[in-house]
Amino acid sequence: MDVLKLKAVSEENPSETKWFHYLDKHIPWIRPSIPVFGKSFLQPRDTCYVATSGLTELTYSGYQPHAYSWDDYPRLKNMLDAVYKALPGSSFNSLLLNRYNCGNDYVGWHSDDEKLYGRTPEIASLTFVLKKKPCKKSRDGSGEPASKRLKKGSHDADQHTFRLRHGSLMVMRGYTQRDWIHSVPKRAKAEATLINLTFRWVF
Ligand SMILES: O=C(O)CCC(=O)C(=O)O
Ligand SMILES: [Fe+2]
Repeated sequence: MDVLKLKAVSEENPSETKWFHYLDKHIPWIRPSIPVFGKSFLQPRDTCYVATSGLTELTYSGYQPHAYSWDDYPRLKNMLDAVYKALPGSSFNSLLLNRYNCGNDYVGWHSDDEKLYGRTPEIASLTFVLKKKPCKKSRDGSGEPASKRLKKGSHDADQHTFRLRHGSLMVMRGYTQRDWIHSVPKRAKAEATLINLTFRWVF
């Protein structure tokens, strides 16, 4: 597994809290319906997609998000610059944003192995976590069963857990998407909102 974890995009960066509020307030978050076996389910998190114009369109889980322009949200370019500073030599032309409200939101086990990302995608994941408002208590904070937490194509429950802290940057590289699956589980008793930005290169 080729995963790099950096503590923060920049140490003690006061802009991170401002960035959280900017993202929370100004990004046009939507919670799309995802078709599963002919039925439609509400995606268990808010999402938004930003991409350079002219790229291959992204489709995941049968859903094609509208691609907003970087120019619509100039502060996203500041965040991208902070990522470039932490990862010299990287290039990203698209950004998938996810917002997990309270403890019930999650992303299930998957890998980002869509063809448009190429064979060995580099994905930089920047996280902001802040207490926003009290949340309703979750009845089911259990997440998914351990049986699903498996390395792809293996019966070996080899699992690594990374805590996504406010301002932390995690990078998945090499064959991580081919060989591993990842998720953001439900967070029992979570009172914080988690906003995650994944910067990606689309070929
Ligand atoms: O929000 C995250 O940290 C990860 C989201 C994710 O894995 C995805 O959107 O592919
Ligand atoms: Fe992912």
